[in-house]
Amino acid sequence: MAYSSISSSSYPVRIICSFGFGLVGLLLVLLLAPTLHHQPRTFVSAEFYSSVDSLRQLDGIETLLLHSFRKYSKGLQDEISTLRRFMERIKFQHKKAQEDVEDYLGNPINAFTLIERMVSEWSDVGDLLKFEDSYKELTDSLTQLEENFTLPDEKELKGAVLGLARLQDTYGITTDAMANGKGYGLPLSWRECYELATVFRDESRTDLALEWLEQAYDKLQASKETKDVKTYFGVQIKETLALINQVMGNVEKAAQHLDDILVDEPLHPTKLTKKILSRYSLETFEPYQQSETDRLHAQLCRGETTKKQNLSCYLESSSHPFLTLAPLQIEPLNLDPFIRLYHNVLNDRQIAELFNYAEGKMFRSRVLKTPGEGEVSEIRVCQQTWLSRFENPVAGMMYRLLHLITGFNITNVESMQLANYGIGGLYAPHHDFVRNYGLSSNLVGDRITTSMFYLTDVTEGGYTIFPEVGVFAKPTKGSMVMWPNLHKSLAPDVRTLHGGCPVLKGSKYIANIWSRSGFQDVAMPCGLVDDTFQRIDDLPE
Ligand SMILES: O=C(O)CCC(=O)C(=O)O
Ligand SMILES: [Fe+2]
Repeated sequence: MAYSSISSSSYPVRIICSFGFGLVGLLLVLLLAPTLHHQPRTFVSAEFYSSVDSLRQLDGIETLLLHSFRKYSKGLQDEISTLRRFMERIKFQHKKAQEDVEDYLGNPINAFTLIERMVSEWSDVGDLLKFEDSYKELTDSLTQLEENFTLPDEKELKGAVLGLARLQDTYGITTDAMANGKGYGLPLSWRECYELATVFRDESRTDLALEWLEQAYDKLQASKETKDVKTYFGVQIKETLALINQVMGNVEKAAQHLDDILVDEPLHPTKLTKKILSRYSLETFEPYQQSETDRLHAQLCRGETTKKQNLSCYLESSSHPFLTLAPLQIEPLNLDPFIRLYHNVLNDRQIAELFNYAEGKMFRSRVLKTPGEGEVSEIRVCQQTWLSRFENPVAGMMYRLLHLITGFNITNVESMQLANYGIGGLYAPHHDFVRNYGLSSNLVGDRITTSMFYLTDVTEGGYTIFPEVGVFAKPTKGSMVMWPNLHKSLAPDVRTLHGGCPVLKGSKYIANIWSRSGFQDVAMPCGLVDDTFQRIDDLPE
């Protein structure tokens, strides 16, 4: 077989790229308007995988692609029918001619039709079938689409794949379950498994790369692909399997994969690869191993508490007269530091209003790298926007609620941060205090408390975990989790380490409000108390 005849870039997944995307302006407006209109929330974003809402936008784009290709394929089918009819007609004439060629051609009508076909019909067959027209219409559409939208690229694909790896690692989802739709979405195609494996190989996750390659190979063999495609990609998969096994020190397995190739393709250059591999011992690669810390985080993310607590829920109405009518429903999670959940503090209408506000304003979250300077990082994969309490009545109400609960002076409180997590989106364990990193606002002091409102129920995953104290909070729409980040002396409290676990199913929305420590004397009747037993140089950087 000619190996050069199928390049991976000419095969289905890549086909779309080679066309160049686009959509005729009018078609775009006509099609996109209804598609997007039905979306409850559409966030304009140059990145898709970090938020569920921007993925919805991508889904709209895929609907357009489907429409264009359906039209193209309908056009092709019509043209193929025309071609078939044309061939049938000629076949019939030929059959007649075969019976007695002399007699057939002796008939001037038959002679004319033959000449006519030669001069006109056959030479016009391209025009007649208009293959080019449908193809041109399709490529025009795709070019328009590309001009009007930012589409995902390889970097995005990598982000989404690494998100899946986080889900596998955190929730112990086997490659078999994920690849074959056992509980997690639809079964994946051989090509998708192969794409996943390629990213894992490039990211040194050889353990996952091997498992996904095995899946890709089995699915490819069981697929309806042509024999050529099966052989070509089968060889590629086997070669990759061999190389990875070799670097992992599994020399015999590597040789076995190469032998498998030679069964189907005895002349394949793999013979040479085998010789080379047997002669050189490659430097072996340390396989990936989950660290003890990651194991503890994953355990909490799965809802396995590491600390036995005997805490009960209670109602609180004494801190403000308003609460007599609507007492706070408090669920303590940990006493020192005091981490607690306030249930039912926001209703659906208020939450819908926050979503309305956020529409079109979300951007990829960053983490602080140097004082005042943020960077995009895989430790925080989500999108966010800011909302001031003066901009929106619901935000104003949330700040008043905060004042009511904590007694804090809300003039020294940051703007609210709305955040949304997408596929495997997470915020790895971190502290909210910022110390010498400083914050780019004119508020005073460090982040004394975090008040985090859950704006959605997350179907699976997305817990907020506190690994130092061994507890977690499950996101529940309308509730708020609150904790102090500082000791009573205002020194950072390292025990408040916390993180947002990867979302396994559903969408996770939160709203954060950080109160700052300056001007909070009224809320701290005992003043500053030295309850810190840690040395300042023990604090994390
Ligand atoms: O998403 C979560 O549960 C935690 C988010 C968080 O810690 C933050 O935004 O600072
Ligand atoms: Fe945080």
